[in-house]
Amino acid sequence: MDVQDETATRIVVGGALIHRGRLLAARRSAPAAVAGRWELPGGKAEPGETEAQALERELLEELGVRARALERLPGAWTVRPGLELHFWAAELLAGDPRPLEDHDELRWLGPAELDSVDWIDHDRDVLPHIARLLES
Ligand SMILES: Nc1nc2c([nH]c(=O)n2[C@H]2C[C@H](O)[C@@H](COP(=O)(O)OP(=O)(O)OP(=O)(O)O)O2)c(=O)[nH]1
Repeated sequence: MDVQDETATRIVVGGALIHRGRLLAARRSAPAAVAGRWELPGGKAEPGETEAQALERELLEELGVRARALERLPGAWTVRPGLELHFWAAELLAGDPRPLEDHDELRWLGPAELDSVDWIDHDRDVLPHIARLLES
């Protein structure tokens, strides 16, 4: 690996998985800094993966579902230096999400319930875009 690779910013992709007009929210079980707070499931893109591929892989690993990444949502957030968070809308293709890794509870939220869980701060910023997707 060359120096440029070692210093490159990694991307974390969070998926706004929407099904039948509701958004899937996931409560993190670790690490301690975010445990108990709610997020959009996903994870870090591996070298060579597109963001869409990374999200689809993470949703299969974490939730046991097949999903398709649809479009990137506006914005980018620095989780920590060298780690940047992007959000994508995604649709459920097959399976019933289960909290297999990293989460201890899942909840489908309707448009009027988006504010009902304790989101990680970055995730709260993207809720207005998700609200528009749920309305359309
Ligand atoms: N997956 C995800 N991570 C988020 C969100 N919001 C947010 O601040 N984060 C932070 C929490 C973590 O510090 C980091 C993502 O790490 P992760 O643990 O999900 O990534 P990963 O599954 O690939 O983890 P790893 O095992 O490779 O460490 O981004 C979000 O909506 N989804």
